[in-house]
Amino acid sequence: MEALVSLRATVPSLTHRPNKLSVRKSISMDLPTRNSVSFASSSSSIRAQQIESKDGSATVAPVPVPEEALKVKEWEVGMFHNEVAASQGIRIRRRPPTGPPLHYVGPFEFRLQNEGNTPRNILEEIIWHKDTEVARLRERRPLLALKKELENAPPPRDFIGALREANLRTGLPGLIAEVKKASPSRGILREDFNPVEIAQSYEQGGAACLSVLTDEKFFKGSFENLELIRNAGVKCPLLCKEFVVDAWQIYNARAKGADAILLIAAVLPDLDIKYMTKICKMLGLATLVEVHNEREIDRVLEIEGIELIGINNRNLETFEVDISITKRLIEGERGQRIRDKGIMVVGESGLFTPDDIAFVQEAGVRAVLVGESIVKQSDPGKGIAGLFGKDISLSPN
Ligand SMILES: O=P(O)(O)OC[C@@H](O)[C@@H](O)c1c[nH]c2ccccc12
Repeated sequence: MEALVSLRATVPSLTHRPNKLSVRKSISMDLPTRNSVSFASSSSSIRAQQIESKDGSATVAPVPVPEEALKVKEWEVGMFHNEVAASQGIRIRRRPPTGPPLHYVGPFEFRLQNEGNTPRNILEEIIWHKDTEVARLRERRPLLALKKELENAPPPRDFIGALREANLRTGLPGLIAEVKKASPSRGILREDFNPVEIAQSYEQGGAACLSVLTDEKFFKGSFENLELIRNAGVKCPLLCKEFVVDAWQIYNARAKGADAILLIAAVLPDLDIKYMTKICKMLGLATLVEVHNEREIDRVLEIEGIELIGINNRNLETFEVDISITKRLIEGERGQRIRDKGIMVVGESGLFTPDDIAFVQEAGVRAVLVGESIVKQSDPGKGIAGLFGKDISLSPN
């Protein structure tokens, strides 16, 4: 598996997605078998092929690979992605394993539900949709054009600094208040949804930062909302709440005025998190790396340069919410490691009452991410005082 990781490191598939059509074409030209491994190098391309000798022993012989097969190699790296991810305990597959069916064989009732292209859970469905959505958007606005747009983007603001300051000022966890219209688990949260009014109300109510959902299909959010809020003069730094599967989305978020972005460890293998965190640093964006279990947080703690970890109390595969997950993941030795590294922890989801806030604060978080309980209030800013059990605005009356 080491070899797979280093192979992936040499092929930036995050920025060079295989074009599905060219892949199909090239597959018919030269389809490597699953027991052959391709290596990319700048000067030559060699495939190690298993050859059975007469006595049955297998030897590995290098054979040159024709030009067209390079496209297949990208496709193979796509396959490796799932394998590398699986080795890190990630169950979410980046795209349907066999692609959309080209034709159907036999009557519908004989097609098996999970043979191939049915997502196993809602998170996987979101990711598969996001993958094709981003591919389409990238075609319309290639990375090069997007990089140009960055020059006109409003300057990034200090997301983590704002949380720290609020925590010091109030003695309570710094609040990231979420501008959230709907979710797959809770349906529509608020009918009369004016993103700018909600954002301004949150700011007045004492939120340190805001989280703006930008996914349209599943959360009824948009990048337009993010831009509107940024351009309305809201001073709270903004987290772009997206399902990031491609570095292109990070550039896009920055171009639209985001100050931070979410990376989900249940979706992204270590190498992607490392690579994307570097890009974020380069662009001045903070990263909130989200975890939900011990394995994910341990993976993230091994990655250099992580400053902000979010513990999602909601399992994105089943929607189950349990706020004791925050406590479980940061107690004992792990908590010590987090403190030693100076990482700030954000408690996310399912927080409704002052007792909930006190519970996660006691566990060790210095920030919280809250949507439902405050966005549903007729005055979301006042909802913050209800959530914390006291007025935390800058000018309490
Ligand atoms: O509305 P809640 O339960 O307060 O949760 C807010 C936030 O934590 C949740 O929206 C969230 C956390 N991680 C996510 C990842 C994607 C989409 C949404 C989320």
